[in-house]
Amino acid sequence: ASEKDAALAAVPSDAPTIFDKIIKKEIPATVVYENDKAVAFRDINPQAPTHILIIPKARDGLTGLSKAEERHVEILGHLLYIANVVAKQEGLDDGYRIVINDGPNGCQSVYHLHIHLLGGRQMNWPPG
Ligand SMILES: CCNS(=O)(=O)OC[C@H]1O[C@@H](n2cnc3c(N)ncnc32)[C@H](O)[C@@H]1O
Repeated sequence: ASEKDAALAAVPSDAPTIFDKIIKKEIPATVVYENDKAVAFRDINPQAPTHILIIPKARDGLTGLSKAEERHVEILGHLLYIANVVAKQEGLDDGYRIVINDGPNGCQSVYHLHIHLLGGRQMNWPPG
């Protein structure tokens, strides 16, 4: 099934996700950046030559952007800054796309907030 099918089948929940296993290094991932608060790794199903996910290590209720509360302001800003750092690290000098998918209409399939960094090709607009 396509990732979109997985997304439409996904039920928003607070259950652990596969990203917890990546954070705990229980399953392999190609990590391109990591610090005490965040980790960035290559998407398993890349939609562009560069497709990286930036996620918080501590989920703290942040299953998706729609669940953000005041206490999340700092980590949200930090993740966005890391996306900029990783984009430079990846040499995306001609630009890139930042995406956060939230909930069923946003095709979210993993309920652990994550920022998509897509680059290396001309992106289109409007997004689908
Ligand atoms: C439809 C978008 N749905 S999403 O916006 O929720 O994005 C989830 C992303 O996680 C990626 N993904 C799922 N499992 C792994 C994994 N084990 N390692 C790396 N990336 C993964 C999917 O390819 C997908 O792009």
